[in-house]
Amino acid sequence: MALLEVQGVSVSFRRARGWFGHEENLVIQDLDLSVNEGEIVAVVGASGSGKSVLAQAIMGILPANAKLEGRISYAGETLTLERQLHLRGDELVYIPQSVSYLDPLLKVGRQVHPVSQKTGRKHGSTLRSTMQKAEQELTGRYGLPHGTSGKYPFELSGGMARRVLMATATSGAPKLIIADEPTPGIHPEVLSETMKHFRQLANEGVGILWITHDITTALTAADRISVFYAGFNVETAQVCDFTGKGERLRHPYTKALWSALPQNEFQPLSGTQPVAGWQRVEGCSFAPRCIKATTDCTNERPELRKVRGGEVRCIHAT
Ligand SMILES: Nc1ncnc2c1ncn2[C@@H]1O[C@H](COP(=O)(O)OP(=O)(O)OP(=O)(O)O)[C@@H](O)[C@H]1O
Ligand code: NI
Repeated sequence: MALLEVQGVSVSFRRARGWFGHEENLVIQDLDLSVNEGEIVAVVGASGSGKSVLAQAIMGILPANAKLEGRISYAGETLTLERQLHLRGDELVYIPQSVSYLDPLLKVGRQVHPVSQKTGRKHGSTLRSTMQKAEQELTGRYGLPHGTSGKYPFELSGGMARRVLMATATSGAPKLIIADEPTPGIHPEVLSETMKHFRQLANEGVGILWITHDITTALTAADRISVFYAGFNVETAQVCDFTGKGERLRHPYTKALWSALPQNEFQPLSGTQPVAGWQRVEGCSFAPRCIKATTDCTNERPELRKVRGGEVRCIHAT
């Protein structure tokens, strides 16, 4: 049984159109994904492919105009809104994409050890010892200057605020971490330290879903990679599949991402990803840019299939 299981999940946003009408914008479609205990699963994909919406769906923090279909389960039980609320901040933690999630009116040291949802108390005892622990964590593991715990968020740079968010998420005893772009703007040395820390947490049994633009870094720390394209996950591959000319990869988009990396052929992919949900795509959403596309690709939507120990949404994949 996987720690986190996302099955057939779709998310749409409703927005007003004209005087009385409204329209539904489907931004994630029929998504299947799992994270096991002790596993780091990276989610990669272009901007707007639905990565953050998935994170919000798992955390139970989608905006009110969003509609969620399908099933998300944690430790074998469906994640209802009530359960999400109960687990959030304890076993289930979130590193948001935006640093604006930090409370602007609270010194960062008080945010590093979050208040437990269950007991209403800080992990640990007095405020003073909490601040001391936070200071140690921030200056030690996250390489921030002394005195950071006593600062307010507006006194920090973007990269520093990100490190504080990371410390906030990993300071308790999380079992599942949903990290949405936790690393941009972070100094390379701190980055490699952060990755080591994630790996260490995973080795202790924590499951991590790690959303990122940076495939190269993801490949150094993740176990599996799930690739998003226009609201679909087109492939989930093992990290070891990313090798050579990408012959072990299953989907043409994943192969294109791999070839576009500077250390490979640096071969850019022409065209742009369709904006999720606006045009209703009948067949495969990648077909207009795909070198392998045939008429079958534009007629029917490919199902997610198991191929060579991974999963792929392409009728031509073998
Ligand atoms: N609150 C919202 N209301 C309406 N549409 C939204 C909302 N939040 C996200 N979307 C739409 O959902 C789609 C997916 O957005 P999402 O933020 O998940 O992308 P992403 O993959 O995280 O991109 P990035 O890499 O830039 O963070 C986009 O088309 C976006 O405009
Ligand atoms: Ni995002």
